[in-house]
Amino acid sequence: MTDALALRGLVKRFDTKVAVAGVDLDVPAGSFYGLLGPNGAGKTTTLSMAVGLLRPDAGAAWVLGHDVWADPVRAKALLGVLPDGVRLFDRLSGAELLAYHGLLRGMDQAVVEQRAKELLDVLALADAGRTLVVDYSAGMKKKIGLACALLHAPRLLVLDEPFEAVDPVSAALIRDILHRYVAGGGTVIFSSHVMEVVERLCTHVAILAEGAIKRVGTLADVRGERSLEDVFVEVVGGRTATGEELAWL
Ligand SMILES: Nc1ncnc2c1ncn2[C@@H]1O[C@H](COP(=O)(O)OP(=O)(O)OP(=O)(O)O)[C@@H](O)[C@H]1O
Repeated sequence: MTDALALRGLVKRFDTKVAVAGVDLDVPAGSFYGLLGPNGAGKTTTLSMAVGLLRPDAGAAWVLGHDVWADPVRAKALLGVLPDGVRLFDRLSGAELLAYHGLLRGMDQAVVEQRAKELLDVLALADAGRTLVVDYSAGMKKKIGLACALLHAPRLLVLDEPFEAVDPVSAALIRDILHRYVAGGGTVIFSSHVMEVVERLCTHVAILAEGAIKRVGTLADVRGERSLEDVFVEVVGGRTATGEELAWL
């Protein structure tokens, strides 16, 4: 079966800094995939290249068999993306932003209106009414970004830190939505540095550090008999503080 996402030899340099140093990854269709890594590991850079937002220096990415850079229209029709930092047209209300996304996707207006209403209700954003997205809280911005990613019912969701800045109630809502999406045949890959979320949700996990994949496989394979946190700390390198520092504090 064609993988939902396949990455081969992705490389990205920023001046002399190698942010991503040759990443290969296969995300099976129907999987819930966690991309773990410490700050600066290259998660955002990898996902941005995977979805056609950042051109790689080398390598390629396929969404359900469609080359993201050679056939972007086909690939992007199958893809929903929550990018890093969620750069939105934020002088719009949530409903207007969704309507705009629907138009960009060439969707039927009545379908967009009906889905937008459901998404705003389910994500507890309906109460925000006419509030402009620029005035949303950080967590609300994440949720409206997720709604935009879901609107066209993509086959693959690529989410950069979907749980960051989100309160526990909203996080539970998002988990439920993503669970239902995967149960219905969708595939999710998301980045995170929160082990608990990944352990709870994911069927598969990849640990990225210094721009390279250090561990990859099913959650059970990567974790073995240990906690994911233990594996992560071992792979990424443990704490370096001796306890002598900050004595003045
Ligand atoms: N536009 C850019 N210009 C220069 N350096 C960059 C740029 N984007 C990323 N980098 C560098 O590339 C490396 C990887 O960054 P990236 O944002 O992909 O990491 P990350 O794993 O998503 O980190 P975090 O968890 O902190 O969001 C970092 O060292 C970062 O400073």
